[in-house]
Amino acid sequence: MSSDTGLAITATSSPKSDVGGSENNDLLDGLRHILAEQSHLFACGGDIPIREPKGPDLDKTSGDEACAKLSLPTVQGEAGLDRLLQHARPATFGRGGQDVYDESYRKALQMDPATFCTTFEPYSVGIIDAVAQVLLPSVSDSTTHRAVRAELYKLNIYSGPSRKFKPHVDTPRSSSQFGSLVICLPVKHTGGHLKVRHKEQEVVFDWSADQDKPDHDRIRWAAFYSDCEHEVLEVTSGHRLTLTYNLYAVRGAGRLTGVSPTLNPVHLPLFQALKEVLSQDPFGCQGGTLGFWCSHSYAYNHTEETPLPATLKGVDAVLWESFQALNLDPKIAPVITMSEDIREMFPSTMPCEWIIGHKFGVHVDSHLQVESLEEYHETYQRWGSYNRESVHWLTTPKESEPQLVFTAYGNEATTEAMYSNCAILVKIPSRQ
Ligand SMILES: O=C(O)CCC(=O)C(=O)O
Ligand SMILES: [Fe+2]
Repeated sequence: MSSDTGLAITATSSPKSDVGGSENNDLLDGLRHILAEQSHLFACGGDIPIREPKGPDLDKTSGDEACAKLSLPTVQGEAGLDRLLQHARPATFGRGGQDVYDESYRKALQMDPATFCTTFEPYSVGIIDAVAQVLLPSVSDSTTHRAVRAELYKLNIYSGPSRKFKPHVDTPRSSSQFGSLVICLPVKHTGGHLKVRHKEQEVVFDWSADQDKPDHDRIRWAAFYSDCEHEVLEVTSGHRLTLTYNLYAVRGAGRLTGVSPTLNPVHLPLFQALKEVLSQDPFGCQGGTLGFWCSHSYAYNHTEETPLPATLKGVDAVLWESFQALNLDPKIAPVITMSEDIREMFPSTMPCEWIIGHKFGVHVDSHLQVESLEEYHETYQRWGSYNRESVHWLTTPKESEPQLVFTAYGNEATTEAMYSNCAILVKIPSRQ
């Protein structure tokens, strides 16, 4: 099966003419099996038209000669390509933990990214988004907020009449690498089909140009899981130029608070404001706890997700980053507010308004039978701790979530729930 446009996912059930009746369950069962196994989800690809006035450039940047530029698709004939070929080196591949050169296995030239640069990059044309959508592996606690990082690995040149790369799998460069991306540059060639296989399925990316397909002014691409066997068939004429990228699964937007590799909180306007206020010692040498009720809603009691603080967003994220940059130690926790009438009844056992949870997650106390208000005390203590110091709240609570579920006995038993709000708390040390 061959596919060089759109997203290519093969199906192998042999076609039958009548697929409408319920008796054709073999066909549907085949499809059900495919979907259950997900054995057909291993590759995708597509193409991008080259917009005017031209395609990407390749510049040779190293060596003692002046920089040489090759504009694609080639308008200057073969001269630019020949110059590129002169500076490429024979391509090796990994075998038994070593880089080896073996023309019977891989016959190609290659260049390292340090020796050339290109105006092509796969993000702005949407390739990385498409790959993330189709191939990014999901794990149970983070089906969202993951992103793909593509790292340019090599420029490969397979020239006719016999360059090729026999079946192999790509060596993962790290545990987060999940895939490989191949970009076929718009240089005319025949042959050189890329075949990718997985669990007896095969998809073929045919990027050759011939009389039936004269339009070759497109950039073609394929991405696949790195552990899929793949090969490049012999190029029979012309030059097949590909850029290869390693694809990594990384933390994406929405899961970066506290761990962003590039954000510098010092440049956040709120950081400056906090620093200014704290430098003026708002608690008069005493120290104290600052509290901030989160302004966005988070599914913080969801058992599968353990997202906070990484998924804090907006002002919540900015505050977290700023406290950390000020070398303070912010905590995030569910907080239950105890009503005044309960506190008034039991001032010694339940002294304060705020109970701060030890961890996220709904606490179901089916054994506890709360027959008197005092027994709340035990429930609270099991779940969190009283905040005996006063908290200087900077905001008012917004979204609350069920937190403690228990059985209460009055005239008849009822199931009740207490609600918590999510808060960021930070202790400001005393200056004494
Ligand atoms: O150029 C291609 O199509 C793929 C090359 C390849 O498989 C590799 O460099 O590992
Ligand atoms: Fe490969």
